[in-house]
Amino acid sequence: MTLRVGTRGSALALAQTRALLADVPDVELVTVTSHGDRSTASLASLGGTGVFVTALRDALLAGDVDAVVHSCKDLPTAPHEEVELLALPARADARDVLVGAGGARLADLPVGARVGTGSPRRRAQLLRARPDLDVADIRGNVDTRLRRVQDPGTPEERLDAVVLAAAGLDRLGRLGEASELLDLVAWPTAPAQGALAVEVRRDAPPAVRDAVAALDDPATRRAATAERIVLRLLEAGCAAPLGVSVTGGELVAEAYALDGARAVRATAPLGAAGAGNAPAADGVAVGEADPESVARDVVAALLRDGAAGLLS
Ligand SMILES: NCc1[nH]cc(CCC(=O)O)c1CC(=O)O
Repeated sequence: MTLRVGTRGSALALAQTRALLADVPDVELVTVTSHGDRSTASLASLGGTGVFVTALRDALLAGDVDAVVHSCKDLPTAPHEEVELLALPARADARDVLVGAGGARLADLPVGARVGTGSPRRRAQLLRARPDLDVADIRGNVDTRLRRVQDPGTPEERLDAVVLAAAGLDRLGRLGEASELLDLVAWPTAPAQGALAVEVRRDAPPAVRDAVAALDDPATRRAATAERIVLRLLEAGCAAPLGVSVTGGELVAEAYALDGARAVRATAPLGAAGAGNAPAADGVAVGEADPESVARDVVAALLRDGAAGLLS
């Protein structure tokens, strides 16, 4: 059997899907065009979650492909009636990075420096660290965003820095151009950032299920699941000013005012023994907290401290 795997056609999507499937013997890559790839509108104006996801799922449900690969952070948290998230492969670096002109780090940027990001979370985090910054709403592929710092066409296009996902830069072989890796404890990122998600039809045949299930990484599944449940319980979308990351065995979540003036933060241990242990019969090792109950604890603490007012 040849496994037909659908992927978006961007350089990043192709690079990460090729890397994922490098060791899978009989596989064919199928490029699927999505509305999100073609649009130059701001991501925030494209209608929330799922803009990159629908075209891939359509190809899956039409039977054009056997499986599809998404960036997990682009995937809506609500389950799909006909589609199953069967594999969360080993995660890449979940951090954000700053790419500053001349290698500048965040603290080195001149007062009032212009920094580009299309993400409300990154905007809020930038302004929280540096209220003086001029944050520009930008969009486009990694190449386009880096060019605005490194080789802008006109002075108006010039940015002093951009913030990007480390995983994306790394998959394109450009992580060396980052001037600062932003620590997840102080700068939690989008739920499931750096992870891929492989979906199949719920009625997929056993041969397809077996091939795709082999790509799953249990540790990534635990962490990404906890992060995504926080997002789901807060009923927030991918555009919410919310950072959620597992780092050092802890689930860290922080909700921000859009202007960075306020933030609410909560943490809970995920990897260590503690409250919320699940029985070993669930396939969760004794001493490891259940991702869902840890996510619930974190969300309860966030809401108690007023996070809902920041995310609405
Ligand atoms: N928002 C778009 C997006 N979706 C996935 C990635 C790449 C990295 C990843 O897998 O998290 C990016 C680019 C970015 O945020 O810089």
